[in-house]
Amino acid sequence: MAFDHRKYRPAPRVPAFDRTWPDKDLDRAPIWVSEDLRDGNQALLEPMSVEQKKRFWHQIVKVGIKEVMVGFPSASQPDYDFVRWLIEEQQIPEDVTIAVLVQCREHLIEKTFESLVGAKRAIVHLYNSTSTIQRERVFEMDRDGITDIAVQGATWVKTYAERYPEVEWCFEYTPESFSSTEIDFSIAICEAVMDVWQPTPDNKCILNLPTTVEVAGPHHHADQIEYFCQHIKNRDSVIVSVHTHNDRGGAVASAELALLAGAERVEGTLLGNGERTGNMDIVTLAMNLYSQGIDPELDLTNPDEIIQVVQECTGIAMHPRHPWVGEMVYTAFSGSHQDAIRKSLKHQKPDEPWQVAYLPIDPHDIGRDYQAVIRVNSQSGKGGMAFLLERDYGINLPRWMMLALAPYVQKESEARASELSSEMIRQVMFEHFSQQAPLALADYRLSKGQHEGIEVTLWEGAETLRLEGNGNGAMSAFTDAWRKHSGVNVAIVDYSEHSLGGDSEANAIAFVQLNIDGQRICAVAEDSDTVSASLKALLSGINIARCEPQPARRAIEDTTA
Ligand SMILES: CC(=O)SCCNC(=O)CCNC(=O)[C@H](O)C(C)(C)COP(=O)(O)OP(=O)(O)OC[C@H]1O[C@@H](n2cnc3c(N)ncnc32)[C@H](O)[C@@H]1OP(=O)(O)O
Ligand SMILES: CC(C)C(=O)C(=O)O
Repeated sequence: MAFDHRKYRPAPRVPAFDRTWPDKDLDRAPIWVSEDLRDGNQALLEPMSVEQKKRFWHQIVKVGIKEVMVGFPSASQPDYDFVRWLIEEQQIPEDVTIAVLVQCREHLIEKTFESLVGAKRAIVHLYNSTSTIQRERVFEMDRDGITDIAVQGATWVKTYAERYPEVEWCFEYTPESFSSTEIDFSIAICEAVMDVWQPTPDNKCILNLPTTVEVAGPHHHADQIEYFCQHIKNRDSVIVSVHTHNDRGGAVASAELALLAGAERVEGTLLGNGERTGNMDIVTLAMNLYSQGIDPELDLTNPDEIIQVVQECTGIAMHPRHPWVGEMVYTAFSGSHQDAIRKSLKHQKPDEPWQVAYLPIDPHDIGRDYQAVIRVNSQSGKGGMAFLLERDYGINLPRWMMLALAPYVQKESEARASELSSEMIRQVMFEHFSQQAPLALADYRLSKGQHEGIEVTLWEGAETLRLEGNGNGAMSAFTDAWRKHSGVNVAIVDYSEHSLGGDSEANAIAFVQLNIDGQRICAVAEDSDTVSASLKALLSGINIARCEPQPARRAIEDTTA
């Protein structure tokens, strides 16, 4: 069989040690580093043009990322030109530091430094591969040979940096493929590089520990990072950085646990573009922190702008369920979720901590609104449709009306095999619960006495009916008038009416639940005032009761057929 797990071996584990990360909690944002213009760019079918890089750069700066890997200037002309544009056109804000990547090869290092002439500050990021596979199969060298490459590269970096003393240099070293490297060798090779660079607490170097390929779980990465932090010499002269990839879908989790384990700096990309399954998504990790009450120190108030720039520059569309910012992540279709959201939102007060079921953050925080929160399809229940009617039309359905309407909404959605808008839901309600024929209200007059009296004029086809009745309100007076006229007793089981807006011009809506000859009937009507709406709702109920078969029942049979 081709599908054979025996082909694979687990990744190297760290030796037993006293790990502390499982007992820790995050309480601050890391140093964020954008890799969009390098790792993200090198993973594209068509790498970005200089113009696209410029656009992306502005977005990265706008979000507030303070360290930005801008490219591999010794590898390609557009990358070189872009770095020159940043420096010559003075595009780098005072508090932002650019970084560039280079291999341990002299001609590439020389060109890299040339590209940075005139910069105020820059990070030169040097790397070579260290894992067993890379050593044995790619470089065909032992540990010493691989260490020599790193030491030689570090020496060239130091030497070339000395030629440009006007630039404030920071050095970064990556034992590339760290995730698949034996931990003692990772530490040894990093210490060999430190011996060359001689970092101090005031002039630290960055040691970047990537899951170049994510080969194990995030807990394993956390162990690697904490073991490294506990054993690397001169820890206070080093900034420990991580750079996680998403091969197992755990890039964000790995970075998050690595922060617990002692890392201080995280390299990633906005929305996670990068080699293979991508780099760690900075937006997701930042929002993870935010939702735990930690300031991510990034401006994520307008993710739609980030999404637009990323899509335009990379040509890669975002999944609608992308964590935190996907188009559908604040939308609930399923009935019980909608019900819980609607109820929680009703309880939520503006000045208290956010406590809304199924919504881990307030969508308003990132420029989303509740428009999209609840959508109705065949998986939805009464809560969702009630939410939409209230939100879009100001209609407050009484609970019994919700129960009566919900099956029709569901049938309609099943019949259409699609989502229903609030307009459609309103239509379904009026279609099944409002019937203004054959009896229609022409006019009425109320008079006050010991009891309320009503004189009402109705049309029944071409015929005009004039009725009179008394009761303790307009509705009971009307049912009295109807009983006197038809001999049919209409009992009002429940009713509810309200205005549909704040001003005096607003229409009113009325719901009635009637018992007519033992039949329970719900009806609705809208009119210019509450009395007319209530009388029309009553007439609707009487019309529905007189219909054979009732339209509501007929509609169910139709859609089922
Ligand atoms: C995990 C990562 O993302 S690492 C970054 C990877 N990014 C990129 O590679 C994008 C930009 N790179 C490039 O455009 C090219 O690789 C260049 C221009 C830098 C170099 O191109 P080339 O000189 O043709 O070499 P190529 O990339 O094929 O590298 C292979 C050679 O470099 C050596 N090499 C590879 N990486 C390194 C390194 N980090 N340090 C020293 N030598 C290295 C290899 O051993 C090989 O040597 P050989 O020719 O003696 O067999
Ligand atoms: C060069 C390093 C940081 C890298 O991109 C990786 O290991 O994935």
